[in-house]
Amino acid sequence: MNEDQRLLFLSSSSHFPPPQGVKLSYGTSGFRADASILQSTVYRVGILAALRALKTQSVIGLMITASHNEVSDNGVKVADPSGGMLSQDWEPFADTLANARDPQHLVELIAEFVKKENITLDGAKPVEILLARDTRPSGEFLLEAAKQGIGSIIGAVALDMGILTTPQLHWMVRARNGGVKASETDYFKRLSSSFRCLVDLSPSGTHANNVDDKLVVDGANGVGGEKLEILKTMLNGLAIEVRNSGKEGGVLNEGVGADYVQKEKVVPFSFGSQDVGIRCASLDGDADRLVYFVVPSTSSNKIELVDGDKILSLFAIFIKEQLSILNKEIDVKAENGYQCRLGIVQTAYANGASTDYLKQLGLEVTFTPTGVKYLHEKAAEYDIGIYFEANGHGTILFSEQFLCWLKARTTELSDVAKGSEQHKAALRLLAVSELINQAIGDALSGVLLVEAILKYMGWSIQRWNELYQDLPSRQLKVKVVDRSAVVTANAETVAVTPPGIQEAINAEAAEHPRGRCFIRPSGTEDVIRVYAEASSQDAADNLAQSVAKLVDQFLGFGSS
Ligand SMILES: CC(=O)N[C@H]1[C@@H](OP(=O)(O)O)O[C@H](CO)[C@@H](O)[C@@H]1O
Ligand SMILES: [Mg+2]
Repeated sequence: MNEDQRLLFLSSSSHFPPPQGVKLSYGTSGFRADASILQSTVYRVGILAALRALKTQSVIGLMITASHNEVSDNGVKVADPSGGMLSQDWEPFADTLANARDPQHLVELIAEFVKKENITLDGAKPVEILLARDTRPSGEFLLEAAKQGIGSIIGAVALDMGILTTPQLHWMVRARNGGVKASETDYFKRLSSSFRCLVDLSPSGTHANNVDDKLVVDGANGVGGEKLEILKTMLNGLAIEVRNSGKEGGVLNEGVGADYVQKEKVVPFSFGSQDVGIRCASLDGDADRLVYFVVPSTSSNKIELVDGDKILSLFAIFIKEQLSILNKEIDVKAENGYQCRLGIVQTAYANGASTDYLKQLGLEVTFTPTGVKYLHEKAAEYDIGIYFEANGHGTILFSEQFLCWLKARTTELSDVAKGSEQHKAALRLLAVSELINQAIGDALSGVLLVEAILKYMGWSIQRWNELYQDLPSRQLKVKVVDRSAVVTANAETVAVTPPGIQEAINAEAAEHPRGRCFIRPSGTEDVIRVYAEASSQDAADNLAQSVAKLVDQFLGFGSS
């Protein structure tokens, strides 16, 4: 590191002293905390993003958001060149950097790291970092801190993309690195044109007309509602009404949004008896999660939730059907055939009924620990990998090799069998690969794909919801002295430590019909999460309560 660079670091970082007595860690969603203590962290993540851009010689993203958390929180995360999450082997450095106690120490850490990673800090090859934030008021000053961090590295250029959803920023990073046009307008154009293409390829028979064109969306009073207002003007044949767009004075994520709807299973604010039977959807605060729901009756505020597992199932059925039309009468091993590996990835939170259903369809289902980075990585092993968390975060990944074959096959079919069912199936799969955000789960592209598939199937939301019946479940969280005392294995289904706890959980689960229960330390909050499932709601509630008690006995404040 040359002297100019060293001096620049020292002077710039002296404006961003770290908060006292707080240890931050780069969890499943980057750093998250009360916004008032995050300035120094965001400044340092600016440095991290710039170093990552120099290392990879690619465009990198930096997003300021705390998703579904309360409005006073904020957070920061980095998008890698592929548009995915920051490579896991850089996370320990992110932690060290965030917790460096003073400017001197910070410079030493950086000097050591750039040496180890062979990063040249001479500014010879300039790199770009795309910045964005959600609608949180604290985003403005935190974005400034990120710019200062980036500006402290010679040759790193910050490009402020303004207020965006998290998936929009990830999409832009991926597009820029793939040499594709990547403005917000390009994003909207891509989504609306591939949606139109899918709708045009729907069967025109009468059943398609049975589907109600109206969809009501809860925007969580965040950025997603705002963006959907723009997107909806570009769509034909779908009438979207956005509520809780943030313009009506409601508070971000307060009594609204996908996280609230999925966990509480009640209507979000501004929804109620006027919506009985209508197709409704809910986005989270940064629009990377999506769930659907129906208000079944005027007499209560309870909803019927159509969660991430059901969105996954809908996508899986559709893709499977298109693949089988495409491969009809051809030998997949023949020259123009392709043995497409379709894989489904879930976590332990997936409702057991969804896993049974998917397996019955003959699909390959695998499990990973919670956190998009794990699901995404696993799904990328397939030609078409579909992943979803029950909470509504998920997407579909297509391998380059498969897409290459699909494009060639589509051209071939348009020459010899234009307009045939096979040709249409190929075009539909191509349109899905364009519509779905392959960088990360995206509520806006997700909503359009759900809508296009429902139209294709001629299904109402009720028909879709009947694919299988969810097993009743309950989630609880327990505060403990040290959550790292719980270590899990087998995609978090087994607690290896503290010794004896898993046996006790098994004994409880065995006492409940269809009982299944697991515990794990949260990656985003200082708690142990308990998930229980059983054949009745009472049994699921009971099981969760008993296991929460066990957690408290083994690890709670009374146990030490
Ligand atoms: C049970 C649950 O919903 N967990 C969420 C939550 O993680 P925890 O590690 O459980 O705190 O936030 C993550 C980031 O948004 C998300 O990926 C995950 O699914
Ligand atoms: Mg989110």
